[in-house]
Order: sequence, then structure tokens, then C-alpha cells
Amino acid sequence: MTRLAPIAVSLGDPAGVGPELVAEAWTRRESERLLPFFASGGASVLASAAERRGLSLRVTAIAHPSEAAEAFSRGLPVLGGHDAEYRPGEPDEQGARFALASLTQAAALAVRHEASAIVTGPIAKSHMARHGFTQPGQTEFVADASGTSRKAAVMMLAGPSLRTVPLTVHTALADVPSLLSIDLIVSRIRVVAASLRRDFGVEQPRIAVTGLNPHAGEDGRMGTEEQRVIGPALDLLRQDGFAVSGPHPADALFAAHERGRYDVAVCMYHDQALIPIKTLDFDQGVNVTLGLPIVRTSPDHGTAFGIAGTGQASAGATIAALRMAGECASYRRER
Ligand SMILES: NC(=O)C1=CN([C@@H]2O[C@H](COP(=O)(O)OP(=O)(O)OC[C@H]3O[C@@H](n4cnc5c(N)ncnc54)[C@H](O)[C@@H]3O)[C@@H](O)[C@H]2O)C=CC1
Ligand SMILES: NCC(=O)COP(=O)(O)O
Repeated sequence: MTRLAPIAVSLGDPAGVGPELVAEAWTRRESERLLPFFASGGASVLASAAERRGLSLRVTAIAHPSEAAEAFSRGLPVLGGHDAEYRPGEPDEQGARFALASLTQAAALAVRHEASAIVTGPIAKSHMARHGFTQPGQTEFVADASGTSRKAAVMMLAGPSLRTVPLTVHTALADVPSLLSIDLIVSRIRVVAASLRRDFGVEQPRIAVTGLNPHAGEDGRMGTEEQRVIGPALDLLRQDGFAVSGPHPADALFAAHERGRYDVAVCMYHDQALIPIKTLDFDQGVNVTLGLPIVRTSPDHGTAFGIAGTGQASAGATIAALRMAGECASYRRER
């Protein structure tokens, strides 16, 4: 079997923790048994981030992704001349433009199959939006870059303890009820089930779905979305053979004794899905975009400007994102 193409890594905002964590992941490549990866630009960003963190990092310029596997043992391969000067914790326009260039190149390489997956470093959405980033987040960016409709690109958070999917994501809580529809729930859960099969090897995924309201609406006394929208959507999915359960009261669904009963919990809004993951698995949590023609993962955390450059940030989630990207790419190739 031919070797997987290397993984392309976008560094995120250089003023955040992304570059130093990628540098650390490279230094731990053997003990963590990571597949070869390369950075999309940022040779001097990486060198400076590594020095601040006290890491011994060699950077190896490559001219094409096909050189990454051989270069990986000698140094962290870097493709592309885009770079930036930066101050940790102080995001600026140059850094935002660098982050966008790094992301753009990495996504394009994955789309052209010159990279087997893309792992994206964290960006600050509001800051990026002021400097040319037009999507709500990197999920929508990789959807657009790969020609996927945004509706079909589904965010999933995955860690050792559980997987969760927020059906609505970067939207005001007040808008969530009107955004939930039978069509949204059915179409996104179809993507979730297909992706768990294709990218994670879960052949018959058990999908637990939360309600929106306390006690999943308590028979309509505390809200009616469960009766009008969520319940009917799940009925349609059951008719088509999907192993869905719910709507469940969200408050108890993440307890240890519940988590063994499902492969993924589908939730109605961002915090319902992300609080359990970040509470249980912060340091190993991965954000993966389902439904794309490419594999994309990211650490679950953000830019952490407050601790960038101090050496306090853990590389656990970045390493988990690199590992998961390789595993998903391998599952796809085997199918
Ligand atoms: N994948 C991405 O690109 C993501 C980007 N963000 C962006 O990040 C920015 C900051 O968001 P916040 O809500 O403050 O989340 P954050 O994840 O940056 O920080 C939350 C808390 O976790 C800590 N933390 C984060 N990463 C850590 C690590 N690796 N090791 C140890 N501690 C860590 C921070 O110091 C802070 O106390 C926002 O502008 C947001 O848009 C947030 C989440 C994901
Ligand atoms: N809260 C998750 C997050 O902000 C990641 O979003 P994205 O940039 O991966 O779309």
C-alpha cells in the first residue's frame, strides 16, 4: 500500500499558542508516533516560538509536500515563504494575514491530495474578521475551500471520553430555536453517521440527541421544540434505520454511566456540546469537521493569547489533532 501523503498544518495566529504547540509536537514526534507533517509557512514564526518555549527545533524548508516525509526526521518541514514578525499575546494585522495565508495554502494542498489531511492552528475569529477573513470560522473556510456546502460541513468535538456535535455553532443563543428545523437535524445527523463510518470505523453509530429545553421540554411544559422539531426529525431518521435515541434531557447525558450508551451525542447548540468535552477532555480534545472531501482536525482550544509565549500551554490537544487526522486519513484510504 502506498504511503499516506503528509499532513499539512496551518499555524493559526502567530501571537497565539498555535506555533509553539506545533513545534513541540514535532519534538515529540517519535514518542507520540506521529505521522509526518509539515507547516504551511512560518519558518521564522516557528523558530522564534520554539526558542521562547525552550525547545530545540530545527526547521527544514521543503519545496513540495512530497519532500516532507524524508525531511521530517531531520527537522520540522516548512513549505512556503509566508512568515510574520509577532509579539506573543498581541495579535496584529500582519499576524492575521499570515494566519490566513497559512490556512489557505494548507487547505489547497489537501484539496489537491498533496496532503492527506489538514490540521488547523487556532485563530481569533473577531480579530481575523477585521483583516480579511470572511467566514464565521475555520469550519466554514475549509468547507468553502473544498467545494462543500456549509450545511454539509459538520463540527464534531472528540476526545477519549466522548464525541459531541453542536447542530448550531457560532450563533447567538437567542437565535438557536429559530435555526433548529427538521431538515437541519436530519441532514446533519446523516452526515454524522456517514462520517463516523468512513473516518472513524464505527459501522453502526449509536447517536444520542439532546433536547433543547430543561428536561427535554417536560412534555411541552418547558418548551415545545422537542415535540415540534426534534422528535419528528428523530422519527424520520429511525424510519431510515439510523440508531438514534432522544431527545434526551441534556443535563444527565454526559454522566459517566450514560456515555457508554452512545458513540456520539448530537446537541442543539455550541456550549451544550463543548462544555462536556472541554470539562472532560480539554487536553486531548479535537475539533474535526465531518462531511468534507478532505480530512480536517484542530485542537479544541483557542488562541490562548494570555499564556502564549510563556511555555504554559499544553501541546496535548494539538498532538491529539495530528494523531486523529492521520487515523481518519488511514480509515478513508482503507475503505
Ligand atoms: N480552533 C480555533 O480556531 C478556535 C479558536 N478560538 C478563538 O480563540 C480565541 C480565544 O478564545 P477563548 O474562549 O479564550 O478560548 P481559549 O481556548 O483560547 O482559552 C480558554 C482558556 O483555556 C486556556 N488554554 C487554552 N489553550 C490551552 C492549552 N493548550 N493549554 C493550557 N491552557 C490552555 C487559556 O489560557 C484560557 O484560560 C477566540 O477569539 C476564539 O475565536 C476558540 C476556540 C477554537
Ligand atoms: N468553539 C469552536 C471553535 O471556535 C472552532 O471553530 P472553527 O474555527 O473550527 O470553525
